[in-house]
Amino acid sequence: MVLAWYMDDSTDDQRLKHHMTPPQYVSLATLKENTGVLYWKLNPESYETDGQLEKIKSDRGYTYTDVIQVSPDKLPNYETTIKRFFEEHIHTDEEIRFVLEGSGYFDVRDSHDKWIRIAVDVGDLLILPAGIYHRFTLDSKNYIKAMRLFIGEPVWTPFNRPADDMDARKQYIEHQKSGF
Ligand SMILES: CSCCC(=O)/C(O)=C/O
Ligand SMILES: [Fe+2]
Repeated sequence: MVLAWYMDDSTDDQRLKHHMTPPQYVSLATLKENTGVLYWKLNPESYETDGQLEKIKSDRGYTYTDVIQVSPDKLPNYETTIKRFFEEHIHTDEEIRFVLEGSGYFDVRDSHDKWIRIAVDVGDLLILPAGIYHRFTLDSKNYIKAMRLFIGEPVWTPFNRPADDMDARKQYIEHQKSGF
């Protein structure tokens, strides 16, 4: 099962766990209620044929898929790109990632602007809502392969914080206030 927890304030290596002392875990239900993040666990052996991924795609209108590999030797412009992933940003659309191999951390801001770290592993499908402040880092294993999904032609543009005046951010805050 995916694990999520509040992060400490340490500036140590971003690939470390950064637990609070003692650790303060966040349940999937709280994650959804507080941030709107959605999560599914799919079977990595059978997702191509068991219909689970197809159902999520058709329910949510995802028409585009591709695969990204993030590691020092697989990703072009690795140093620049990994730095960009870890800058706090929003997108104007959902960020949908299904982990095929490896692992990593998605960090999202909660309603009090605190970082929650979400540890993703093989079979995890995560949806970050449009307008949520977030960032991504590899963990100490330094490798992830993930499917990216999108409705229509993909737009990956990150808008770094501050992006509070953007419609996507304002709409996200409205959803958070009225309840996800
Ligand atoms: C595991 S996919 C790499 C991270 C990414 O695509 C992204 O947009 C982070 O915000
Ligand atoms: Fe992103």
